[in-house]
Amino acid sequence: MSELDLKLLYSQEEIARQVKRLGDEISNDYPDSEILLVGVLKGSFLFVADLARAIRSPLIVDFVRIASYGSDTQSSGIVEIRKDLELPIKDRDVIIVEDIVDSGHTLESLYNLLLRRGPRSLKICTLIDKTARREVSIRSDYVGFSLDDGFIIGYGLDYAERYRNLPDIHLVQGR
Ligand SMILES: O=P(O)(O)OC[C@H]1O[C@H](OP(=O)(O)OP(=O)(O)O)[C@H](O)[C@@H]1O
Ligand code: HPA
Ligand SMILES: [Mg+2]
Repeated sequence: MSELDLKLLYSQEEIARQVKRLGDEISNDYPDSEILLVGVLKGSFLFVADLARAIRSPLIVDFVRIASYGSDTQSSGIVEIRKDLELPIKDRDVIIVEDIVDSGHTLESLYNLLLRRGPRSLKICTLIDKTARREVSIRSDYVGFSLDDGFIIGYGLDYAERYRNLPDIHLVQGR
């Protein structure tokens, strides 16, 4: 399947359970208002697809793409917008949807940028909160899994653009 040495970390069944729990929490927190889910490309594409179907509140979806510069497995702290949202977010209830928070630079930059556009509320939902290499303090409102450290792939997460299609999430050994 791949030349990397992999160890199964979260199975597709465990992922589905956490996505359902997150969908229930979000549905309870927004019983009536229309949510704007903002998926952060590319890594969140599968998570957004599953999370959107687990939320019972009315919602619309948009995507943003952030480029960060650094080595292939580590964020540099320099981020810029590659593809902006197409929908206005002023006075909307916005939830940023990320696959993983690592150093925190991507989310911190995006959070501050979206906040300046005047949403009614702005929250963060991340599938994986990876804590050991955090460089800025950014708190997610909804978290699927907490992980200390380790480079992971699958379910949207890539290593040099590959392996996003693996249904389970795996730890890459020896990294
Ligand atoms: O907390 P940070 O250290 O900023 O890292 C987290 C970000 O890095 C990854 O994106 P990446 O830049 O690899 O783009 P991708 O989603 O297209 O893989 C991941 O999907 C997060 O967006
Ligand atoms: O562990 C990871 N895997 C894939 N992409 C990432 N971006 C930050 N951390 C990771
Ligand atoms: Mg990536």
